[in-house]
Amino acid sequence: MESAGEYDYIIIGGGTAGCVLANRLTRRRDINVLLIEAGGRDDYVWIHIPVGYLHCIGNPRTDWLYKTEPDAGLNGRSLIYPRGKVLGGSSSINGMIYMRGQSQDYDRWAELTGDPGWAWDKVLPLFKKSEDYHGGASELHGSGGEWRVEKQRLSWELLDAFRDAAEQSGIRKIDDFNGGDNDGCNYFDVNQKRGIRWNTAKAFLKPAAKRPNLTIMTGCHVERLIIEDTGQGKVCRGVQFSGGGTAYSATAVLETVLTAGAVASPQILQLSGIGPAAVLRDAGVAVQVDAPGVGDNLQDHLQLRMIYKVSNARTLNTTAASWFGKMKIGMEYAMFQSGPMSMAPSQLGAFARSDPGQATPNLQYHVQPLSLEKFGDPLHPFPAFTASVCNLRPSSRGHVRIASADSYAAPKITPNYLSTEQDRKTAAAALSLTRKIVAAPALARFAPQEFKPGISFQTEQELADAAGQIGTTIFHPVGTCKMGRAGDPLAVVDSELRVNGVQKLRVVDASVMPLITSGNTNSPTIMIAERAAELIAQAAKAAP
Ligand SMILES: Cc1cc2nc3c(=O)[nH]c(=O)nc-3n(C[C@H](O)[C@H](O)[C@H](O)COP(=O)(O)OP(=O)(O)OC[C@H]3O[C@@H](n4cnc5c(N)ncnc54)[C@H](O)[C@@H]3O)c2cc1C
Repeated sequence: MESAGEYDYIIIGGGTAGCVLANRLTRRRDINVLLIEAGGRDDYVWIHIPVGYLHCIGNPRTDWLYKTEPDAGLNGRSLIYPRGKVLGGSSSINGMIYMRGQSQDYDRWAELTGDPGWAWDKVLPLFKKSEDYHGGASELHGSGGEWRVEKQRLSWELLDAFRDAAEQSGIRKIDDFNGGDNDGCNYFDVNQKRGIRWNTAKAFLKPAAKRPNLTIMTGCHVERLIIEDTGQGKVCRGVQFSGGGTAYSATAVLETVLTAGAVASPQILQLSGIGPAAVLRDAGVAVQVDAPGVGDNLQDHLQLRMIYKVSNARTLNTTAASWFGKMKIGMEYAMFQSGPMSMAPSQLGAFARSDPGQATPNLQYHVQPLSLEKFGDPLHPFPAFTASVCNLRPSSRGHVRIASADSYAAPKITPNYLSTEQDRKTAAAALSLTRKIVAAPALARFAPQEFKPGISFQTEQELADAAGQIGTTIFHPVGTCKMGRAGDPLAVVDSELRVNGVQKLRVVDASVMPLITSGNTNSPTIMIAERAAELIAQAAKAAP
């Protein structure tokens, strides 16, 4: 095995969190950092053109191509489960929606971890720190940071009408989803710069890449951590990985930080002998630390994609169907970086309640002026829109588990969607609320006809079954290395993101969220990396 050298810090995974952390840690010139990424550089053209999202999902150049286990809640269906495999990670293939969630999400994290540092008033400055908001700096927004937030560059008459229909159904129009209270309807803000995708590789890694104290190795797959039993506990000494046919090891003097995401971070811990003992033994991995929470607590937002055929409306289905339409779209993007190619797949958003008893909205809508059977399929040949609705705070829990000691074998991903009665009820209520909005007068001129799931589903039971038929991931897995208080047997990391039972090892990515946020998960992950960078710097200062 070849040595890749000795570093102060090793970061595993150059995704959303990894790029932020690499930037922040290398600001100190007296420490050196190795960042290891399994995918390549983000030099594929479809990463940068927003609509290219549709070419990046399911493409081995940019996606890990995971699949879920057949899921009983989805009538035995298995889903594609995209995760970015490229610098920028999932921020290179995601929907670009800038969303922080609700203030209560973070106050709850503070309660669950016993650490007030995770409360909304403490994390708000971290969101602002990296932000470059289109509206400039204010009490709620930051300006001049690396993370560019723009307004979208096109609107659709049909989506404007949906917004009016939502208002007629009791969902107010609001200007900003990101002040801690996202209750209402608006066009989403997006992470783009002048109509081009702004991923974390461009925002955070590129400015740091020239620093002499940062080494970036792409095309290198981390196989396992090097764990030493010192007699005074287990200590992580670094990593083993392979790239270009060579097997390497690298040593971390201060800390190793896992930023491989909610699927791969628990996978790498388990491959290294840190996980539920029975799972490790079944996979043929020697147990270093019996940590039952590793891979557990998987939470995700299940989107129910309701499709409506419409008349008298412009939708992407029809605009993009002809060669002339395609040419026009291409010209508009080439000349002005606007039009449908600059489009985040979901443009209009709304947050609402499945029942009035909810203290804050527990449903999120992503409304799209297009429809398709499933991701990877072509657009439908008829004009239609999709009103996708998801339960923001599901009670169903799944897990990620290795099935063998082979670090190149995908782990088994079992989301267990709709496995609680509460989630089935919420799903049924979400479909009913969508029907109410679509029946509001503002949409009448487009004569919407429900195509999916179809009006034959009427009772609560039928609607819950329909949710199982049309439900699919909205790509927000979190929680599989959750943080928690000392004494919580399922907490994988403490509130400072240090792995319980192993020194010099942290997890810093979407997997540490104890509860999923009430919104999209990318910018919350950036915030987690900002806080981690501060915690790591403090630990280094305090070290003897
Ligand atoms: C299709 C899609 C659409 C989405 N849309 C949105 C959206 O619009 N807005 C939003 O807020 N969120 C969205 N999300 C979710 C958001 O992008 C993720 O929550 C966020 O990127 C998670 O960041 P992370 O750092 O935890 O993981 P990732 O960004 O996935 O990074 C993990 C990195 O680790 C690398 N890695 C994994 N295993 C290894 C290994 N063994 N060795 C070396 N490297 C490894 C990966 O290649 C990857 O680069 C979407 C996600 C997807 C996939």
